Amino acid sequence: MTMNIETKQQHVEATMRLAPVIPVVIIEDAKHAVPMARALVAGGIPAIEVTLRTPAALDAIRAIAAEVEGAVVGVGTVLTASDLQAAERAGARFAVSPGMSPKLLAAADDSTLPLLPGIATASEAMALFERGYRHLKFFPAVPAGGAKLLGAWASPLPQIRFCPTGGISLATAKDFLSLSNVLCVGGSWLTPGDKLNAGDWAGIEQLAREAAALRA
Ligand SMILES: O=C(O)C(=O)C[C@H](O)[C@H](O)COP(=O)(O)O
Repeated sequence: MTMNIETKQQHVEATMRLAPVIPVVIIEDAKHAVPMARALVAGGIPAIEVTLRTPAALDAIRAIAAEVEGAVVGVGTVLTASDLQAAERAGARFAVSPGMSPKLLAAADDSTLPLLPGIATASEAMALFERGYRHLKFFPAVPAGGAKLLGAWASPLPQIRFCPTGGISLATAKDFLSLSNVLCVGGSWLTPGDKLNAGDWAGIEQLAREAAALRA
């Protein structure tokens, strides 16, 4: 069953509005997934992007989708049509890609999984706007031009809302969140590898709490 782009974009918008930050997670051990997601949800961060950068990622998505009440689990680092299909079968509720390609966009058209595609130029944003996308990831946010570049798009591209990701920290998130065309930011700082490996779920909950408080 397919779903039209407007409906899928509404889902993306709702997900982006759940909290000021979407944590970008690299998970090495699927056993960490459930306690990590519970800590994030307890700290006020429900939407979680599990990147397909490790073999454990799909098992992690399956576990969070099945066991963590209040979590909205998504898939990140989606590069191909088969990534999208595998993540949808695993129970992902949204998908994020670092960029866009014709094949991936065609697969997204055929999928019910809402896609938040990445862009780094106004031309890419316009190409996706033509296809009905109104919510985009700005990647890699800091190296590509940061809040200054994104702010410069607010006037000529007023219909588009962004989730900047890449190089953002707790300290710099506010520079982006204060822009009129930003709904949330993405970042890996909430789930550092040392805390995951140590099982420091209280520490992750604290990082989530600080991130959730960014929207005053
Ligand atoms: O996996 C993806 O789909 C990506 O596009 C890359 C991530 O968004 C960045 O790796 C964020 O990581 P930090 O810069 O450490 O916050």
